[in-house]
Amino acid sequence: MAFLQLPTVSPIGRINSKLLIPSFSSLRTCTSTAGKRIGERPKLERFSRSIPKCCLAGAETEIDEVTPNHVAIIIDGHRKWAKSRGVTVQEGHQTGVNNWKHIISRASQLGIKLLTIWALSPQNFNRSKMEVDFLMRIYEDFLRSDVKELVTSQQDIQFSAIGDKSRLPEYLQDAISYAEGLSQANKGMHFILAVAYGGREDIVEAARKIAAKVEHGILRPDDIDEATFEQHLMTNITKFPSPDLLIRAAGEQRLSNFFLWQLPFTEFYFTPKLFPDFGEADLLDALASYRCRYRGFGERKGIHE
Ligand SMILES: CC(C)=CCC/C(C)=C/CC/C(C)=C/COP(=O)(O)OP(=O)(O)O
Repeated sequence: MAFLQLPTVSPIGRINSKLLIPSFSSLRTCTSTAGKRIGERPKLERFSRSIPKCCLAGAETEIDEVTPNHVAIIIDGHRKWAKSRGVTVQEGHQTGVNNWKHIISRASQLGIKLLTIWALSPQNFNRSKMEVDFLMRIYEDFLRSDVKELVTSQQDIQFSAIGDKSRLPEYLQDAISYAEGLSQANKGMHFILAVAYGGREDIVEAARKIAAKVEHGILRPDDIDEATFEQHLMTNITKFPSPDLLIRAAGEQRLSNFFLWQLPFTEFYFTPKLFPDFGEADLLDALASYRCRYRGFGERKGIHE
């Protein structure tokens, strides 16, 4: 297999005289057995259980350079999980939510800067009221216990929620404000809960806000460009609005009205794992897969920029 040899500079000034990446023609299969890991790299070790061999070949780079800034997760498969175990759907949802804390904490330890979990779409309000109400209650519990613990821990995690909060019951809105307030001064990884969030709704709302500014003479139509539009989306609360990596659980390979503007160059990772079974090891698998991707951004700029 051929390799491209590129001079690299570590953004944090550590190792890296050279970074060897598989040449474009070899990227599809990731099956090369060429090369070995060089030296002791404890950070790389954490990923070694599932890194395709081509990614290990000659990879003289710190893991930080290939850690996505923003990871987004579409949780799915709670019903299937419950059915396969002969337990209630509620138990499926609860088991899924119980996993969030561990995933968030691990993501923070791994150097991810922003983690978004999509917990409810506007369309989901058309599901059974009993199930929706149950979700609202367990999300409230999650915010008042797990998120409280995360944002007051040494990990210093920031918390925000995005979505149409007016559609949420007051007790959940209060719990969101409570958790956001607690984390206000934090500087660690940002955890965003997307709840009652829809991609199309986000875009429509942004267009409405921009139209209002035009109406009031604050903006001229000619001033509207991609940056202006992005500033009016709900993801404007972060400097990493576009996920580098999107994970969807439970085998479905669609967006279901999640981030629509934000994903043009995002890497997708679909896993058959049902979300209640999704844990830290699955997050590592997704990151290992990401590490192997060639990100061209339509310009073939390079990897993982
Ligand atoms: C009862 C109830 C409110 C369940 C919510 C399920 C849940 C936890 C959704 C969170 C993430 C989400 C919107 C996934 C998309 O699947 P989708 O099932 O919304 O979309 P799809 O039909 O395209 O798979």
